[in-house]
Amino acid sequence: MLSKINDKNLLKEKEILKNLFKNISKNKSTLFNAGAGAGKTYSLIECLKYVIREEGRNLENKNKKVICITYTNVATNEIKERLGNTNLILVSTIHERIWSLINNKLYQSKLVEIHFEYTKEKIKEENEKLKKNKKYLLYNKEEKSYINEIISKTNIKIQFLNKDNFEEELKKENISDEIFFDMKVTNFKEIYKKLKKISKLENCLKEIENKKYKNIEYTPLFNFDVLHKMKISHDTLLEYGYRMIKKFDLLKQIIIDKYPYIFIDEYQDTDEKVVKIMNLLDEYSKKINHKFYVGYFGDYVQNIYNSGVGESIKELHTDLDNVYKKYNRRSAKEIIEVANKIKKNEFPQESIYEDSDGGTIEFFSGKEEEIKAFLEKVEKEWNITQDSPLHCFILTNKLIAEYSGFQDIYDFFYKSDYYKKNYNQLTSELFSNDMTKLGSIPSFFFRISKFLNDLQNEKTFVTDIFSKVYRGKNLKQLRTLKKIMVEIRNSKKETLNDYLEKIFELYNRNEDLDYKKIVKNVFQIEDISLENIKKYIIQELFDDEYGNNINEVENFLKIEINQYFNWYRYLIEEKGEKIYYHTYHGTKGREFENVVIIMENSFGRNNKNLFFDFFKNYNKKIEEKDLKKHNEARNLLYVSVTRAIKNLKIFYIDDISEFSGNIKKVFGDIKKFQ
Ligand SMILES: Nc1ncnc2c1ncn2[C@@H]1O[C@H](COP(=O)(O)OP(=O)(O)OP(=O)(O)O)[C@@H](O)[C@H]1O
Repeated sequence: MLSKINDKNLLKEKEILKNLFKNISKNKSTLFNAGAGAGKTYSLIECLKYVIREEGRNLENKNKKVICITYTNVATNEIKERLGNTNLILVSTIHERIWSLINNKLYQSKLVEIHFEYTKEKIKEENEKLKKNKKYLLYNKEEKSYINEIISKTNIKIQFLNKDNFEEELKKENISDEIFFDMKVTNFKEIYKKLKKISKLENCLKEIENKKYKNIEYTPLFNFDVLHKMKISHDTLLEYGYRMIKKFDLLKQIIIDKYPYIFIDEYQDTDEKVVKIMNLLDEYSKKINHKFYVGYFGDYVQNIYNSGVGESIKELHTDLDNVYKKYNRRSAKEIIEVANKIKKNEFPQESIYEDSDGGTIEFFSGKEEEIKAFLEKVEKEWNITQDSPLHCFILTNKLIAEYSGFQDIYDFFYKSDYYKKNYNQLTSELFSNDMTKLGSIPSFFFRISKFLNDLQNEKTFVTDIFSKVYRGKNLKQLRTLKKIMVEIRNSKKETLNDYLEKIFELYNRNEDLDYKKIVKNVFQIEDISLENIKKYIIQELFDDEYGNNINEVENFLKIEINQYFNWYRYLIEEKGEKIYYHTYHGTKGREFENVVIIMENSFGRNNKNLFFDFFKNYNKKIEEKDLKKHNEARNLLYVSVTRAIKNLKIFYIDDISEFSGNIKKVFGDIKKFQ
């Protein structure tokens, strides 16, 4: 199966590649759209090789580079592996690249100008919000200005405020006025937070004017800006990048001159600001008659993140040449047929192979409590081994955590205020195999779990923990360090909390600088102590009072250590398992021989009936207002089904009676699991 390519198809495939090459040589920016498994990543690498072949020497002589933007680690690694060592191609994520484009000596002061404008806009926005705040409206004009003034001068730690210590804490700050005592503590906190924010932002503007603040810092590990401290995170970085490039023609010129070729993989999930930036560069290059090329590679049906441009790319970057490929190089015919039915004949795919049949696809209807038994049966039927593992896709994070053995860790994050509000972020921030996408507290615990996991393992222990401090050290120093590490390892604690106590006990007892350096590197917080870790968690994950949430945080730290190890192994996808569990989103860009997809009506609490509605309306014309949700279900379904090379089973764990006719149309017979 999948070994004999049809000659005619091969010729046509070569033709498509030639078209892509032709556009590169003519500097004609291109949109290469093709279905799953068509070989887009493969073609992108061929295009990069083409540039190296045809233009490499020339570019090198003039110290120019090619930019290649990828979305996942999988693609980055594949590109680096297949291209080998070359300094000519800069492979990175879009954020890294945009930052390097705008963060140079020449433009730091301009970046601060942009920050100044943006911060002013934020202050205006915050003031507007405050004007509409019901609690704030309770006060008259004089009272408001008084509140404003007092609050901007105080520095109360509001997370520790509650109704019992309210008056006392205010008095400590020299606030002895009735207005404040009359306020409910929760109202006070809300207004305080908002006013404090505005006051900090205003202060930041002053410091910029006084030339005290001169630099913007990009903090990729955090998901939020700290504008008043001149720190920006992902989204704002793209916004600043767009504003800078729009405003300064010289910057456009420098970029197109230094980087005449830009390739973007998985364009569909790229932020629209990025496409707008590329469009600005492309238009400008035409205006000044300068050679420049952007190539977008992707598939709008695989747009699975709301932040991605998807189909609207054509409106954002108008003058693109479209190249399309209909062949599939990945999957058996049976899988391709189902995938075509899911995307419904919008450019249906066909296999490039003559011997493409021999795959299996089956649909089962069952119940959640039967998942385990179902997987056991599939394991036997497909002769699953560590070398030929089963990949099981699951929609709910809860089930993934349960099957992978870290349910209590998941539960804690799920119930935290931050993830209650930002539920959609939980999937990438707690489950992502790409560590750069982890949230701030998850990545904090990832580092601790990695440290303890490495410590258990002789091999990684030496390479990962020791190698950083090995160089230039004498044996005596190393022996002391090793003794401390072995003491932690041999203490064999049951919970993370116990390990933390041990680590800190040694930290405070020992003068060993290397050990301190390692611990600081793992924890990366000021004043390392158990108490400060708790405060850090509360500050990042909970809105309210310290006292209210301390129990949850303490219980979280007391979860048995094995759950932390299980979570860590899940994230790094440690080899040697027979079954791997993935979120649907996490499978993007990948391919597996054996796939089971556990499917159900809803996707988390924000996407009720996502698949129920999709299948129920599968054959109907979708109304404009429902199109976004319908396409979201379609795209997610399409991405997951098309990961399978040969064997695929769907296990649907909700009642399908209302749409079983449509299921049959897509997947064929419905089998009952028993
Ligand atoms: N010209 C080619 N010669 C040999 N193998 C190829 C070629 N093109 C693609 N392949 C192989 O086909 C498979 C699918 O290719 P690739 O992963 O590039 O597809 P894709 O279009 O990026 O898929 P997706 O959109 O699903 O991520 C891979 O195993 C790849 O190595």
